[in-house]
Amino acid sequence: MTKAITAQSLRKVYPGNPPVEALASIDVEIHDNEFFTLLGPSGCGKTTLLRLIAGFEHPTSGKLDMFGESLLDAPPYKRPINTVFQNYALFPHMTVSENIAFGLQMLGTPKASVKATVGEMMELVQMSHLADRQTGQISGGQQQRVALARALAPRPKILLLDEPLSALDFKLRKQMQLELKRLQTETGITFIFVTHDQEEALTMSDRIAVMSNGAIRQIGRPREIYDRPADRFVADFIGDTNFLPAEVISITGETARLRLASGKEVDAHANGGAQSKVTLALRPEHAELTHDGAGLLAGTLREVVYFGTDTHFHVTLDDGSDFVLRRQNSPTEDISFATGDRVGLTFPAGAAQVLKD
Ligand SMILES: Nc1ncnc2c1ncn2[C@@H]1O[C@H](COP(=O)(O)OP(=O)(O)OP(=O)(O)O)[C@@H](O)[C@H]1O
Repeated sequence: MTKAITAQSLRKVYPGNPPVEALASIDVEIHDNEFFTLLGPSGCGKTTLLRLIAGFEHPTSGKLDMFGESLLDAPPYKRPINTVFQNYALFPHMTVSENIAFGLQMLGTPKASVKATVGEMMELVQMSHLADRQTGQISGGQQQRVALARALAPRPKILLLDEPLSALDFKLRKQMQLELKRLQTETGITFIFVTHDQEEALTMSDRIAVMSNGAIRQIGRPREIYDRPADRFVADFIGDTNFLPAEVISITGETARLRLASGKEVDAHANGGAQSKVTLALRPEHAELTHDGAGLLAGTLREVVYFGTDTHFHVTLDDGSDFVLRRQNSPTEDISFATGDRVGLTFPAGAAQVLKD
């Protein structure tokens, strides 16, 4: 697989008193033609990594290559990389087509070629009908499309997108998520997308890098990140998770035999663990509720919350800890549990995952 971007021991310290270590030591490979997402909470270093790739900032140390060649001596304008910013940065008094043409004209592209590409780009983002409208007079979603078209027009090898959907309302954001994925597939350009929204990352990405405190905690496909979170931070940041203390009895290959707080035994994904006391991560939708405390763990049903699509059951386990279980609703099946009931929990072998820390 061709590597679009390779970062090795990439570090960035912003000078100041005290200095800020925005990136500690990043190692990552981003493949050509990949929708790659940097996901993490505010301040974890996502934008800094993007700015290093774009060339707006210089690393303190480390290596940064694009298609096998060092990027470090190339000024931003010489990198075949474009950026779509959160605020779009369009020229409000120029029309849609003028905005899209702007970058191409700056590059000295011949007039006929500019016209053809602008037409093609407007079609790609479905904005042809508003070609002559000033961008100050179109909606936020439409501005987003123009910003994308403008960034894609010079056919960059890599497109950087810094929280480009955050200004849009919920419905439009959902729609644009699908559009972005379509645009990436249709153009074949490598997209590096920054977000702190885990759902956005899970729906659009080929792979995700989960970041915290200037470090990458895990890189994987959305399903791997969700089903097999490497550590507590990832399990907590992505989706909802129950954390259960457990004791390791034995490990065979990828499977750990564990004893739960109740004394009952269960198999879980070992995640390379070797300690004797571990924490298990279990998703709320992977557990089942039983009556009368039967199953692996027992407790009392504290709250039942109906959400339309599913119902959340809040259980206080016998060791005093909280557990949340989610069950999809069905029009033909009633909820046969009530607050105060003595309940139990079961989950299949392999549903839970041992966490690294
Ligand atoms: N120019 C700068 N000078 C000093 N510190 C900076 C500068 N830019 C960012 N930082 C700091 O570096 C760290 C990483 O910032 P960065 O903007 O990369 O995070 P982020 O994950 O993109 O956050 P957000 O989601 O809030 O945009 C933060 O602690 C931030 O305060």
